[in-house]
Amino acid sequence: MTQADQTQTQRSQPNSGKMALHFGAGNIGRGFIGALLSQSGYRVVFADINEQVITALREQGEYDIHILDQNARTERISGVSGVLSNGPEIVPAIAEADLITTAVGPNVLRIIAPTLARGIEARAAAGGGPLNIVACENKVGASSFLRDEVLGHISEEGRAYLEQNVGFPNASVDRIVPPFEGEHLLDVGVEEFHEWYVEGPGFRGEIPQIEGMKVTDDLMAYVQRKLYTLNTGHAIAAYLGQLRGLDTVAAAMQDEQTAQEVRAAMQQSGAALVQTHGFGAQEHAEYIGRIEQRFTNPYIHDEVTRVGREPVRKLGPKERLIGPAQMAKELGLPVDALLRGAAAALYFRSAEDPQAQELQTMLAQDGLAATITALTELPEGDPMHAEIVRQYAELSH
Ligand SMILES: NC(=O)C1=CN([C@@H]2O[C@H](COP(=O)(O)OP(=O)(O)OC[C@H]3O[C@@H](n4cnc5c(N)ncnc54)[C@H](O)[C@@H]3O)[C@@H](O)[C@H]2O)C=CC1
Ligand SMILES: O=P(O)(O)OC[C@H]1O[C@](O)(CO)[C@@H](O)[C@@H]1O
Repeated sequence: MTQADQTQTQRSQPNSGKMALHFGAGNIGRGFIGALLSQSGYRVVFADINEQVITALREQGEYDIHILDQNARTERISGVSGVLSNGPEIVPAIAEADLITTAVGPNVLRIIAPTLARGIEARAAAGGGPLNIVACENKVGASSFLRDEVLGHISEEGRAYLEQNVGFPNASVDRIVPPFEGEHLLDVGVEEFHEWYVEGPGFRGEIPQIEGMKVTDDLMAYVQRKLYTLNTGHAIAAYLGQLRGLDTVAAAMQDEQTAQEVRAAMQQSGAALVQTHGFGAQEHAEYIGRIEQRFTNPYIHDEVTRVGREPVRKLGPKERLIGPAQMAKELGLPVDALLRGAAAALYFRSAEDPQAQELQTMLAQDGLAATITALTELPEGDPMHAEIVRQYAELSH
């Protein structure tokens, strides 16, 4: 047995014989969560609406992850298969699964909730054991949100079973995985860095042992640290970059003015995060520094249209632009660099993104002030609202 075989065998011990069902065989599904589950010994079944991807998963049973970093290499993920999330196999798969995870996008959680309700009812009828469902999305409290949605579609028996047996621990996921043009359809390209935190008290039954999954009692601190730093800086790089005619995040960060503005925003959210959650100031400065390096990774081609996608969602009150600004404002800290990001977001254009069209339609029909209020929930007259208006005008030159 080679050393690599031994490592694989050791890795496989904790979960061999178990099945993990992962909704969303996209970038994060194949490139991060599904991969860690497989490397930790689970048989991974992906559930997706994309028939081509599901057929390929069933036929090939494996795919390659290309690590796009200085230490470039390829990892093979094996023992995987797929089911259509709207097909007849999905309910039995939910009933049988030892663990369920999702990476479908925050707006799709609502769509998969009725299916999960049917599966949980089937599991209840079969007398199945405890189950955990972890939503791995860029959304604070995504698993709790999914739980509420499932409860809206479930029978009384199913509800009683769910309350007793089904955990929905919240999570924070961090790995940059843009679309990748590989030799094969299932190939995926990822950065080396990855971080996955899951809320310990949210689990039912035994907490699964998954390599690369960290369990914490204070998830909010890690969710906000990630969303209000990485995603804040990333979104602002995308929005300011696009305004300056730059196509990728790495190109945006090559522009000194943009890089400085992105850094200033992450420092403003950082000051608020340090005070709110007690992170060490030095540790947080290093965290920001690592993120800047990740944004400039020359091996990753990440389009500003992907990173800036769904601007209506990203301008929401608890999201990556307004969320940290509110947090900083409540602590009496400066917010202008964060609000510059919100102002830049209002200019976002993308032919493939319905929310980009929706945003421009709102601006044209309702005007700037009303659009800002509708998206951010900041009333006219709030100083932060006025600051976004001011910076929007400034960015037009
Ligand atoms: N790509 C990234 O770098 C990161 C993404 N995230 C989050 O992960 C989530 C997924 O993002 P990506 O993987 O980038 O998106 P993606 O678009 O690559 O993957 C989403 C997958 O969900 C599938 N899907 C859509 N509707 C479905 C349904 N009804 N049932 C089952 N599957 C369905 C799509 O066909 C697609 O394969 C999002 O919440 C995103 O914010 C978080 C961290 C990093
Ligand atoms: O996936 P969302 O929420 O649309 O935002 C894109 C962001 O998510 C990531 O894909 C990963 O956290 C980042 O690359 C980017 O900041």
